[in-house]
Amino acid sequence: MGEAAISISCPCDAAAGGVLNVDEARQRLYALLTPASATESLPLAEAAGRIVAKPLHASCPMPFFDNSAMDGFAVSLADFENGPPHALPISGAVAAGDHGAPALAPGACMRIFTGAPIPLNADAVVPFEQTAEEQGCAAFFKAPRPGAHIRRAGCDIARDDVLVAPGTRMSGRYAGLLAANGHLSVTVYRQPRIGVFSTGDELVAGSGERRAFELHDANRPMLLMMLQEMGCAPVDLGILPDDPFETRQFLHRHAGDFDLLISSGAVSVGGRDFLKGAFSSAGGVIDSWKVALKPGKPVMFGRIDKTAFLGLPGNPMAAWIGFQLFGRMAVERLSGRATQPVEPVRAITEGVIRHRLGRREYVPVRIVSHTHRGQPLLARIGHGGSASLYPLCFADGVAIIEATTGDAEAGEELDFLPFVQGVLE
Ligand SMILES: Nc1nc2c(c(=O)[nH]1)N[C@H]1C(S)=C(S)[C@@H](COP(=O)(O)OP(=O)(O)OC[C@H]3O[C@@H](n4cnc5c(N)ncnc54)[C@H](O)[C@@H]3O)O[C@H]1N2
Ligand code: MOO
Repeated sequence: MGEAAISISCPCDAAAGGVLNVDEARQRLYALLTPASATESLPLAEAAGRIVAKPLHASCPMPFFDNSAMDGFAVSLADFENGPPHALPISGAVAAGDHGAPALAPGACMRIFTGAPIPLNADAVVPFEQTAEEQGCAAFFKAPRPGAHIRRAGCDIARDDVLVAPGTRMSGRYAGLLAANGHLSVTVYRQPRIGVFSTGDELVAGSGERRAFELHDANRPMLLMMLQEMGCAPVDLGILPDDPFETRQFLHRHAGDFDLLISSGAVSVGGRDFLKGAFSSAGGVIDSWKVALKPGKPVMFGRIDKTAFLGLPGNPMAAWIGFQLFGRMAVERLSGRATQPVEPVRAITEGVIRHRLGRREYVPVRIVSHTHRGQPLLARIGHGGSASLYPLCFADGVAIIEATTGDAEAGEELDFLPFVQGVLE
């Protein structure tokens, strides 16, 4: 096909003359995505971060058997009826892992260790600290309660209780629970196949030498890492030159290999922003490409065959925001994970944050202190540009200024999305 056959204009231009707001754009992207369905069974050790597809039930009640919660003496309450003082000869010992079925003789006690099976006829355990030992006998300071320090079989989990539900993201605590119940593997959704590429003649790959007016590719390493952080194994598809034909061929070649392709750059309106044209001529159907968002207005998404496509803007801060709002949701849907809207907290801006009506803006901010009511007091970092990741890297989070409001005045309340590192999971 000749050059003239590739249209630079986009078939959705007329329809999508309107700009979508962020929520509408998210809904449309969501509808484009086919939720995860293929599954695989994985050993627990290989399932970190994967999404459970089938529930797993307890095959046995837990604990498996009555056992001691303390190091001490197993006793029978019948031997405490005539006292105090209470003293009983020590007739033996039982430890965790002992295989015989121990039995407590009448009028005696047995040394017992944490996790050991409760001997037949014993109905309480007295911790060593509440006893004194002398000449083969244990003296007890007081009579125990019935069942004291005994973990009863089945008291935590009944047979068939759900241990992990579909949609659960596998993490250490679930691996521990499943392993404790004897499960060696778990059925999870297959990981979505995700390819990431950058576009632009001005980009040099990471190890390449940079010539005048060239840039290092920031977006690809950033997006690949964000996907890895979500438990994905994305494929690095490199950098595409600003060439519509190559782009079309590339899309032809790769569309069938992936569930989701994520690109950055070439989605704006200039003559070199050829992605929309190349995408259409490769058989792609564009759904939307303009969102009332700052940074990140040009965000293109659509489908090419069965592959969903997310074209993020080239400016790195805009690509970062675009991934947070659209990429994350797409990956969650394709991996079987419930979409988890991140809830903002209310905070106060210390100074004025200038904002023009029309686009919802995400502003890197740091927390300078807290108000007397405990709300974070925020200061903007940077000048609001979308080309630099520098402010973001020294921010404590991003503040949100809605499309329908103007400047945020000093002392005004606004939504704030804090970065949360090392969250419990
Ligand atoms: N006439 C208009 N021009 C622009 C508009 C507009 O509405 N009308 N929108 C602006 C906005 S907003 C954005 S955001 C950018 C988005 O542009 P593209 O997605 O087409 O991206 P490029 O033009 O390819 O690149 C923009 C900028 O980012 C640099 N870049 C690109 N890729 C990378 C990368 N992987 N790593 C680091 N830096 C990258 C590129 O060199 C450019 O400087 O368009 C505005 N223009
Ligand atoms: O979406 Mo662009 O960021 O605002 O530069």
